[in-house]
Amino acid sequence: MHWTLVIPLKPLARAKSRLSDAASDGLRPGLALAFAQDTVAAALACPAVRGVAVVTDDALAGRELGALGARVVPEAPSGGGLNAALAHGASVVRRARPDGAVAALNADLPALRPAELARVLEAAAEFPRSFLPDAAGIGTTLLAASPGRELRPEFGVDSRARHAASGAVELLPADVDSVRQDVDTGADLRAALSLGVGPRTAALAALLLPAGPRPLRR
Ligand SMILES: Nc1nc2c(ncn2[C@@H]2O[C@H](COP(=O)(O)OP(=O)(O)OP(=O)(O)O)[C@@H](O)[C@H]2O)c(=O)[nH]1
Ligand SMILES: C=C(OP(=O)(O)O)C(=O)O
Repeated sequence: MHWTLVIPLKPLARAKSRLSDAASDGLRPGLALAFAQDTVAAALACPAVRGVAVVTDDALAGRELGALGARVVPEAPSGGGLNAALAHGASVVRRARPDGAVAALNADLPALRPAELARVLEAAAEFPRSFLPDAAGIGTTLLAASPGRELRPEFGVDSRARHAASGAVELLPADVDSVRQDVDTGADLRAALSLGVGPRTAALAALLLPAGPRPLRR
């Protein structure tokens, strides 16, 4: 099964506020963009991924992620926040391909590895709706809807429990740490660096963290 991913990204100037313990106001927009670039590049390199749609109104992010090969979808005129943006992105994707499989993926997965994403999507293909919990075990990094199923995103605080309560099946395939490691705090960034991040995040992290850069993702 081939998937179209929907990746939400709020305006960079407001992104990653919880990273203030590790990065100043001036650096966070660039880091948020680097996370999104490494996430999108890895997603597009996954053989199970047919395409990536990024839902954003941020002009710079739209240009940069479009240059990587993502389709850029503006926010719905009515706004409505993260879940509205995901539902809107999924409906735009389904308009082009009504019978396609769709999955929402966080934009803050700088360690994402294509082969690990492929394992998650292979597991997701077995169920109508399914999700992958984040590394902290509280949130969600991926929510998948097989052909003919609505995405029904419920991201946000405690989204693992809310996605489970909505009837989505929790996926826990082995060896998919890079798909679960979202980065909200400085501790998350260090965990991602130890998994090995993509090149844009590695370059910026080298400026930020006194311990210096870890090896790039292989
Ligand atoms: N398109 C779109 N994406 C959003 C919106 N709100 C949040 N996101 C994205 O959804 C993901 C999770 O969002 P949050 O946890 O709220 O924000 P964050 O920037 O990751 O981190 P914090 O500022 O620390 O909360 C990130 O990729 C955000 O950029 C929205 O209204 N529209
Ligand atoms: C929105 C979510 O992610 P974050 O950890 O970025 O808040 C979530 O887990 O549902």
